[in-house]
Amino acid sequence: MAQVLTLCRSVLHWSPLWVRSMCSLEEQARAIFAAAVEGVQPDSVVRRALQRRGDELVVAGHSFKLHHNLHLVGFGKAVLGMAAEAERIVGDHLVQGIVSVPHGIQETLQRHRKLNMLLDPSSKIKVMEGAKHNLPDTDAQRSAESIRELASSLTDGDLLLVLISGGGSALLPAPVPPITLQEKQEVTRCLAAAGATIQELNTVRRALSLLKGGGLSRCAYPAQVVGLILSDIIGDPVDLIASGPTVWSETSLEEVWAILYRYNLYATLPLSVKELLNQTGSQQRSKLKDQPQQDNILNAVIGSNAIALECASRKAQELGLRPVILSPGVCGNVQAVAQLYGLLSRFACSPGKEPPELRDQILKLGQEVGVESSELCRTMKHLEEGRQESWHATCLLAGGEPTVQLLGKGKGGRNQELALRVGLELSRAEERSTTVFLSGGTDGQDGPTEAAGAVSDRNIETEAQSQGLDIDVFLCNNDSFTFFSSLSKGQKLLLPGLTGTNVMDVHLMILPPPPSAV
Ligand SMILES: Nc1ncnc2c1ncn2[C@@H]1O[C@H](COP(=O)(O)OP(=O)(O)OP(=O)(O)O)[C@@H](O)[C@H]1O
Ligand SMILES: O=C(O)[C@H](O)CO
Repeated sequence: MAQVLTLCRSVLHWSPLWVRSMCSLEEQARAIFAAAVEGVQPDSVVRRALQRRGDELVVAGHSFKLHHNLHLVGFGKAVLGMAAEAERIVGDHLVQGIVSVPHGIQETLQRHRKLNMLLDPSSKIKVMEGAKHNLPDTDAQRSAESIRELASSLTDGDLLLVLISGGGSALLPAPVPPITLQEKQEVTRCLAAAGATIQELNTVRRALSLLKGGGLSRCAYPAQVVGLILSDIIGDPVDLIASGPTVWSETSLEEVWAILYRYNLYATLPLSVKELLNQTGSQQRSKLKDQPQQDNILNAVIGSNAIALECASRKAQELGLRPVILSPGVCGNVQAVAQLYGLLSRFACSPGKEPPELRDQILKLGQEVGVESSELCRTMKHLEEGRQESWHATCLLAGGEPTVQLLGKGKGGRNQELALRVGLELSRAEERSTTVFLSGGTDGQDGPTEAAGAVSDRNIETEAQSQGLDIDVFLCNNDSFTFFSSLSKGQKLLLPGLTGTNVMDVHLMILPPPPSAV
């Protein structure tokens, strides 16, 4: 496949349409997804963010003097690779480091031969694994305690590099005493089960933790803190990613109570939690008297869904497609998201003028799935221009994290379910478009399955029927992985393996021109 793509790349600059078609739209879609993931690999984002100028470290335009004063901590699913790269860049000034990473990750990375994401045997960074199944456990609590001790031992003149990525909340549990780990875990479990968003969940976590919500930088004060953040939340809110341990945030207790009441959790709250949250404002504030000055903290988002989409866009252009980025903030119900993509394909493929109600339908659905009207208007303008000019295929790019309402007992993930639903939209549309859709999780794992996502087009329904597969039955049972594994021997699955990064999901739709424009 790599060879095919290299060939495609070299001929695309001058090629007529028939040469372009040698590289199938599906192959192009897969290559563009791979480029999106490649652009946010932990080592490449750290390499882009940390510049060395002799004994100076430059981050986001700020310069820091290095004199064997550098300490490093990290927590999250992608920080092992981030730490390995950071040590390659500033290891000569590194005094010590601790990273809290998911249980079994070193073994998994070894197995996937991701050796650049592993630390050197002579590394000064201690790796602590914990949080089995993404749940805070006693191992993760021990890691959090070690990280807290390291940060608290720092003095003026020290520099603490904090590597942060998704999964960091579970890997840095430090409940405010007398709240126990089990009590805090129960509160978050109930919130998640009741359907709380990650924003709500982390707002509550911050209020119950010693290290979240800026607690870690408070411990490190007066040392300089530099947080490098790989974002896994829509909009890149630094105070919420991994619950913001380096971001000073004064969570209002009213806000926390409002969330707990919203999900009817008051009655089941442990007494210790109720007591902490009932403290008066002045008691809360006295805990914070050592809060560091903002000048001592620099936080930089070094990897995000938007960056992955930019990289995908460059790849699409290289392949001779016309890239259009819709939005990095797609959320909401996967059914509505699929309908939106179906309508956008219809819009792009209508020969001549589109039906008048189509634009309104698109704008209405956009509101439901976190896409702003301005983003949709801009996208439709591009698609419209494409329809008028004689254009090559457009690659529509978007990202985010839609949700699936789990009603069945099947095996699947939101990306595979989205791909299946979009395929169905395309199959059942009046226009006979050759649109190809791909949805994939940038971490390489979609729900509890071995796949990252899947690819689909309008042929999916007839292919399924001819192979005795009833799509509606699979969808009702949330069984998208079983469906794609059975369809054409699993050829439509996206199987990159564990990628070592995570900036949510990437959606891409390759829209060939309508027949009249070719
Ligand atoms: N059978 C299924 N069909 C569709 N979606 C499913 C199914 N089972 C689980 N999911 C969805 O998969 C998601 C969890 O998967 P995953 O572990 O990839 O989550 P994530 O949000 O990407 O986690 P992280 O951000 O920590 O990597 C949940 O949103 C859940 O609703
Ligand atoms: O760790 C967490 O809190 C989630 O991954 C969101 O950042």
